[in-house]
Amino acid sequence: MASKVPTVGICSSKEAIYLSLQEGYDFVGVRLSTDALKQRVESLEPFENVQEFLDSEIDYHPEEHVNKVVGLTSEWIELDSNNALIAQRSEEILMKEVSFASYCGLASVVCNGPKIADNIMQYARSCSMILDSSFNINLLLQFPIESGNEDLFENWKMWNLVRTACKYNPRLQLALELPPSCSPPIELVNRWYAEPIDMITLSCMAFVPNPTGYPVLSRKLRAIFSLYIRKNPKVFLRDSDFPDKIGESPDYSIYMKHLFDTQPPAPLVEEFAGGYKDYLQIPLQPLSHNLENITYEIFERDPVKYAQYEQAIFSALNDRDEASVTRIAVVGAGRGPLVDCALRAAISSARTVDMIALEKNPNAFAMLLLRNRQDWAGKVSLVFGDMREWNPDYKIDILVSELLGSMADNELSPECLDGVQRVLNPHNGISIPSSYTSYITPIMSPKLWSEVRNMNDASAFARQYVVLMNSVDFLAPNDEFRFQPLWSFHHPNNETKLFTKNQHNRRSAAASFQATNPGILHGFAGYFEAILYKNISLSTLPTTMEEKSPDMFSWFPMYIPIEKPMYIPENSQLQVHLWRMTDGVRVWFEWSANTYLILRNGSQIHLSSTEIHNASGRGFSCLMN
Ligand SMILES: C[S@@+](CC[C@H](N)C(=O)[O-])C[C@H]1O[C@@H](n2cnc3c(N)ncnc32)[C@H](O)[C@@H]1O
Repeated sequence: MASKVPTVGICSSKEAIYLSLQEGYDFVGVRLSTDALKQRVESLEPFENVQEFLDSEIDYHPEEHVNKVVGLTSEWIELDSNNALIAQRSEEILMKEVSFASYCGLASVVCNGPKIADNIMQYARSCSMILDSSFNINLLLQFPIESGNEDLFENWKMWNLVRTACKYNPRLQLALELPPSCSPPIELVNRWYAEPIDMITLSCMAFVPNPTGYPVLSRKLRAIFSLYIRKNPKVFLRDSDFPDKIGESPDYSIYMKHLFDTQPPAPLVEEFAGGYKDYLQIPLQPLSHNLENITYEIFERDPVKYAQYEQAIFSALNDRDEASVTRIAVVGAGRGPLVDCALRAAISSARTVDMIALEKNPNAFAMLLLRNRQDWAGKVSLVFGDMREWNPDYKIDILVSELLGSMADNELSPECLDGVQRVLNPHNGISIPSSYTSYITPIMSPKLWSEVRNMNDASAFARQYVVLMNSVDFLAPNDEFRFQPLWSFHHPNNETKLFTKNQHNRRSAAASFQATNPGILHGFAGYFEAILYKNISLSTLPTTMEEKSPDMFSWFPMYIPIEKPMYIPENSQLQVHLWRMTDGVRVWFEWSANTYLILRNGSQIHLSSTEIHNASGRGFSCLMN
């Protein structure tokens, strides 16, 4: 992987800005006001206002490096003080400092986090007011990763209250502080990962000399960094006036950049699609829409999916009589990659095949015509049209298709394959895939939820979204059944008579999850597993993808949002209901969630419920034609 370019900054006086940048830091944190301001504020009478800053109170003025400066607001500010006058003065000073920083053209300011949990709403109200009174500037609240008391999640809970009170304002971000001796459990590290971490702050005291005297971070801090680096935060080194114990002029910036550069490679999917992290896409509808060339081209970049299909076709051919001629039809052939797989499998299994490719997209069909002439020596029989209306005067032995969506059946593979299965040889005809199952898990993701909310579209919470998830935390990480199956489809569908109006393809499922830690439910992540043939599978499920189809990136997970985020206390149960509905013309999904508190004696108290999302498919549905 091309390593990310790290952004490392250091705390600096205004006089040393140039020098710090010369030394290789990408940005500097500079105090906005001097101690003289504190002294004057302390000497004011209760009824007096602070008024404008005096010359001696201002520590920074706009200069040429303004785009590399982060403003540090006064450390003595206590928005959540028990003393009403101190809290009021703090708010007044913070407002003025943010306003001044904004005037200077700074992109962000860092502000102390809250200290007193009981006064958190007072703190939150001040933040809300400051955000309302400014336009462009980001307010970075500094929170230590751990609270240092029994409730490990206390700091996160405070942050969550502030963020919620400020209506998930995108300009409210985190400066996550990693104290030198911190040792947070992985659940807490993952929890913060889902939050908008713009900056990681670290004291220079956190560095220790290695055997050759260079400043390095402890193993624990390095491990936390390795995870957070994937969020591309700024790294800010505070307290730079205390580094003496580790050498003459320790170069933290070189070390931090070395740390970034020596990270293990990111998963293959990020190499191909890193730019799509947390980017919501509305699922394709390949049945009712015709896909573009570029979409096919992107599908075809995933070598793993096609290798699995080729292996499955190879195994299926191997299981057939050597002397027989096998009729293979790729239905929904697109630009032909599965035809290539089948032809290669025929050669490697030394079987004779009669190859057919069917496609209903006239534009992709034009490509099949070209490929048949150029690559397949005219040996593939091409059929144009909808597979459900195909009436060949012969039977097919192996029906190959790839009509799967992020939750398997959501692009209407069952409806298409039901309609074409009558062309299968009734004795030993098979479908590749032979079955698929969708899975679900509850997630917290302020980022994904805000993206949906910010669409400002009445149907936004009625849709599901395909997304390469990054800023996400699983809410049931300790639950043995944290990914639960919803439903499956099998092909050919021998069990049921195919009912009118597609009713045999309705499904419903309920799943319960145990959440041991507190959190916020923002919705669900959906995945799938498909069995192509015997033990050859595709999986997007985090627990099995490594074993079944490692590095496959054709499908991103599905985000199923809920409109109103729900608070989940520790030791609660989350329940989701999902329905796959159809009226014979459309297919759509509906969903709802409930939460319960589990008491020590095992009884449950109902906490809250959502409405039914996408009721009657009024917000979003897939057309069957
Ligand atoms: C997800 S793409 C897969 C294309 C190709 N097989 C691949 O793996 O790259 C699904 C293809 O099926 C086609 N398709 C969907 N429904 C169909 C139907 N009912 N009849 C024929 N083709 C269909 C679409 O036009 C699209 O080309």
